[in-house]
Amino acid sequence: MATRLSGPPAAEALLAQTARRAAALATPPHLVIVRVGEDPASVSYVRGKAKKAGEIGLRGTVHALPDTTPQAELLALIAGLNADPGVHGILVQLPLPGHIDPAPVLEAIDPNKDVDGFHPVNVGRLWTGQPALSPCTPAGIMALLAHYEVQVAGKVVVIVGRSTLVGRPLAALMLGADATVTLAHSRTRDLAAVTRGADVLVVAVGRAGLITPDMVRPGAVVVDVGINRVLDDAGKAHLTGDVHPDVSQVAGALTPVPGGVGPMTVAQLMANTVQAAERQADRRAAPIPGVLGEHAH
Ligand SMILES: Nc1nc(=O)c2c([nH]1)NC[C@@H]1CN(c3ccc(C(=O)N[C@@H](CCC(=O)O)C(=O)O)cc3)C=[N+]21
Repeated sequence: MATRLSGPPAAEALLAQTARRAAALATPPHLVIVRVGEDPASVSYVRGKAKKAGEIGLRGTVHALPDTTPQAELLALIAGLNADPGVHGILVQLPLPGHIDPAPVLEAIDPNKDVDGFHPVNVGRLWTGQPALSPCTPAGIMALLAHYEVQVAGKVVVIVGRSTLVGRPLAALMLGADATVTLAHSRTRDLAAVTRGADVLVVAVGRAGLITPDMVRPGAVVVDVGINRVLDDAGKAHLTGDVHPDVSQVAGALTPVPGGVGPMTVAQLMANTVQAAERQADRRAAPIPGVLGEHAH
């Protein structure tokens, strides 16, 4: 049976360290979460994030807007949050309603307050190895592996799923940690042959049971990022990952769903908020005019 790489103990360790950093700042880091509409999963995630912020000594504020909010109104709210020195981190919960184009919204966020790491400036910094706010799920995966002392340097890491939220930024972080990285996806020829080459296999597709035991090298470390709501035989809804349960017979270590990557995502958001607040405090103490990282306005 595979070792269970449980999220909550690793998340607690990251949260404790983050709380200590927050306490060292003159003012509590302030995270503002913007939610548009009433998607039930988003309502629940946003509530969880704001609650966690309060628990570790951060300020968490939620702006809940109606799902009819015009894009221009959302952009105006973001402009105000960018200009407010009392706000250190801004997160616009995804997905947005269909009438709002996410790209200009994410580009409107001050990169220094972009705790999701989705702004193109942070994406570019990440891929060029400069200090950046990195997306929470990929950064949380790196923290989870570090917590359980899983080395990635020199290893073959196969990531299934090329999303801008998980697969691509995780590839950048893994490269930065000296892994040999393969990004596989729905068009990959003979996916099983590719995944069987992995020392560390990360799956972020959103399809329950996609990864079966025959696709995993015995002893491999498997990270399951999928969160799928499925009905069991009794008709009861529950969460399951992208990795078939039988993979635990083959893998050396495996992250559960729920209770694996999810809690790390939330903990990493808190760490990113503190990182943003620290950098903003430093810059106010010693501003470097004209350097990217100064306020753009
Ligand atoms: N701007 C933005 N940034 C995000 O980081 C973002 C987002 N939008 N939209 C949605 C996805 C999804 N996401 C999760 C966070 C925590 C859990 C989590 O804590 N999951 C628990 C279970 C949660 C449950 O029971 O539903 C677990 O896996 O154990 C899951 C998913 C962040 N996302």
